[in-house]
Parts: sequence; structure tokens; C-alpha cells
Amino acid sequence: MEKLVIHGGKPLNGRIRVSSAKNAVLPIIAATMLASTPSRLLEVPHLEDVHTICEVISSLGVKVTVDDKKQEIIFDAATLTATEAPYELVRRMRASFLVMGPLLARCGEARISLPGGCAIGSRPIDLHLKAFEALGATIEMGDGYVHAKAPNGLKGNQVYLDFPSVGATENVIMAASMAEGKTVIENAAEEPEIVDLVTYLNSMGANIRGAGTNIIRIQGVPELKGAVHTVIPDRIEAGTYLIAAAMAGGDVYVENALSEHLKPVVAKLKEAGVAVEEHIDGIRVISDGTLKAADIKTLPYPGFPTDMQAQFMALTTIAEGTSTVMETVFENRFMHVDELKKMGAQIRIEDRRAIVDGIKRLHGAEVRATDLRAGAALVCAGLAADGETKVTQLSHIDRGYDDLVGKLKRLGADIVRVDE
Ligand SMILES: CC(=O)N[C@H]1[C@@H](OP(=O)(O)OP(=O)(O)OC[C@H]2O[C@@H](n3ccc(=O)[nH]c3=O)[C@H](O)[C@@H]2O)O[C@H](CO)[C@@H](O)[C@@H]1O
Ligand SMILES: C=C(OP(=O)(O)O)C(=O)O
Repeated sequence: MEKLVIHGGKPLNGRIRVSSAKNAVLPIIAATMLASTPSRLLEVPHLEDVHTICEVISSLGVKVTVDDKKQEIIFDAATLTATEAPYELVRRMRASFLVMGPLLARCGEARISLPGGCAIGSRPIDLHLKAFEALGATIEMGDGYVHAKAPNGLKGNQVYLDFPSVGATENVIMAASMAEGKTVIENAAEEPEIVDLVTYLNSMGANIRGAGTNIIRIQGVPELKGAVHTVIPDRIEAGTYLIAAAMAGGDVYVENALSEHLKPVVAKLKEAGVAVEEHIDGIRVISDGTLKAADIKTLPYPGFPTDMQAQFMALTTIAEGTSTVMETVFENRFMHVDELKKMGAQIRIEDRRAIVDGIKRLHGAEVRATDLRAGAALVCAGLAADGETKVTQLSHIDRGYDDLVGKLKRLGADIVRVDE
């Protein structure tokens, strides 16, 4: 079994560069299916989730040509032939469901396995389906699959999302980009990854306005052409390294981190007593490892990101005083609590709130990465803890962190990946 073995207590120093955002590259790869000519994506991160979405669209007939050295991928969807995404692929990653919008737009049909729940909550897809129906698709469910059909094409409409779901907003944008007429999405998600998807779609010839606000207007066009695109930096990866440095202590420059995408994380780090400098091409953290309690509440963007909740909770475990961590986006995203407790953390859960009594130091332990960000939180905790920490279930971490071990080693961390 593969493990990360960390000998904690060493300060982190130096520079690392953030990779392109997982949560932007996944919908953008799905969107390449909309084009009748090839698209080229630059600086694509090496992530398991990227492999998975490439497998999904390859299985639908898209020609995917990877140039690993240049970190480029070319997608040619002229050969899109199939409309069914099977369970074996969709179960590996929920974001596979993002192929539904493009398939409906291009082929008028999609049969996709239900993505189901996962460690962080039940994660239904009702908002996606309601929106597709508003665009004229008929939806049938059976045998664990969603079968959506729009044989005469999709028609633009007003779509109100009951919650600003990131995935539903992306799926509707992609579907509506080639629908007949105008679509207006109200209560849309405002995440930077949505803005990046729309930047890419507009460069393909789409007509979409308002991305980054809660009202997005889409005038459908009959055809989209491939484009060249570089995906935005990963704000969650950046935030994870900021927290690692804040906890372990040291002086770290996170190059390519965009501070305008990380406002709540930077504000909370400052509240916790960490010195943070926001520069044009990155963010610098200087910390002696002394931290103060700070409360967070996760919210859709521009609120505090749920994908940073576990890492920030790790930080509060060694912050002086009592912190409250409230999770409002997912109903069950506290799987890391039991693992952090194995390292000595004092945490109790009251409904959607975790109350953390800070202690002076964590101690090393063998812990499980129960999901992607839980894994990241445990790595941060291990870097700051006394003694040896072993993190297992690395497949979760591999989904979303490009060269985690290499980057941390460059900062002086004592971390290795072993197969025991
Ligand atoms: C690949 C990707 O970009 N993943 C991100 C995306 O996930 P994802 O797009 O799945 O997250 P959503 O914004 O859709 O989910 C937010 C909340 O809405 C609920 N919901 C969502 C859709 C739906 O049809 N019905 C429904 O009830 C979910 O269960 C959840 O409680 O945004 C999340 C919230 O910022 C992040 O944590 C994920 O990292
Ligand atoms: C929850 C996450 O991703 P996904 O939506 O792909 O599960 C995440 O990136 O933290």
C-alpha cells in the first residue's frame, strides 16, 4: 500500500509554482466536445482526475493527444460518436457528469450513469436535470442511468438555480451555448472556474456574458470552433501551500497564486496571525508557527471555499484558543476530524459545526486520506506535527495535487512516498 511518510516540525522555505486548476480544467475538457475543430489546452496539470475525464471523452469518440513533455493536450471532437458514459468511468469522478451538457448540445442525447454520493455528502444532480428540462430536454431515469433527449435541439430559456451549484451552472452554460435562442441563468455560481470556462467558450465563438456574477446570459450559436487556452491557477492548491507554510512555519512564496481568487483564505490567515503578502505574481507567507484561533464558515464564492475547510481546520488545531468551523455547502464534510484527532487534535462536532480547541503541537500518527482535501489537511498537519505521520489512501490526493511531494521537498519538507 502506498503511503506518504512525513517527519514533521521542519520549517518550509523557498518558492513553488501553483499548477492549473483542477476544477477549471475538468469542465473545460468536457467543453472541448462542443467544437467541430480541435482545441489545444496548455499547462494541463498532471492529475488523476484529468486522466479520468480524458478517458470519459475518449470513450465517447473524442481524439485525445497528450504531449506530456509540453504539458499540452489536443482534443479533436470532430469524431464524437457515442452518447453514453458508463458507470465504470463516472463512478471514479463526479465531474464526469459534466459531459451531459456538451453531449445534449452536440448530439441531442446523452445517457450517463448516475454519479451517486461520495465521502463528502450525497451530492444529487437534481439542479442539473431541472435546468436541462427547462432547455427542452426530456429526462428518463432507470438502471442507474440518466437518459436525456432533445432530438429537435435545445431551446434557450430562463433557468433559476435553487442553489448556486458550480457543476449545474457549468453544465447549463455548455448546453445553452449551442441552444436556439437566449438563456438566462439566475442564481448562477460565481466561482473563478466558471469565468475560465466562459473565457474558453467565448474564444470558441460562444456568446456568453455575466460570468463571475449571479446572472449569466447566453445567446446560443449554431457552431463552436476549437481554441487554444491556458487554464487559471489552482486557488485551492495555492491555499493548501499557504496553510502548510503557516502551520509548519517558514517563508514560502507561492508563485502563480492569484490573490483576488483567495481573498477569504488570505483574510483568515491574517486573522490567525500569519504575515501574508499579496504580490502580482504570487503570495508570500511568513510564519513562526504561532497561530491564533479564527472562525470560518464555508459559502459559495466569494465566501470561504469548502475545498479549503479541512486544511483550515488543520491549522486551527494548533492555534491558540477555540475556533469554530462551519460547513454549509456539503452536509458531511468532516471526515478529516477523526483522523486529525488521531494526531492529538481536540475537536467536537455539533451538527454542521466543528469546535476546535487549539493545542500546542500535534503528534505524528498513521491516518487515512478519506477524500481529496481531507488528505491535503492531513499532509499540512503532518508537516507541523512532532514525529512521523503516515498518510494512506493516496488515490484521493492524486486526484487533485500535481507533484505534491516534489513541491513540498523543494520547500525543505521531509516527505517521501513509499510502497509498504
Ligand atoms: C469538479 C468541481 O468543480 N468540483 C467542485 C464543485 O463541485 P460540484 O459542482 O459538485 O458542487 P456544487 O456547487 O454543485 O454543490 C454544492 C451543493 O449543492 C448541492 N447540489 C448540487 C447540484 C445539484 O443538482 N443538487 C444539489 O443539491 C450539492 O450536494 C452540494 O451540497 O463545487 C464544489 C463547491 O464549491 C467544490 O467543493 C468542488 O470541488
Ligand atoms: C470536492 C472536490 O472535487 P470533486 O467535486 O471533483 O469531488 C474538491 O476538489 O475538493
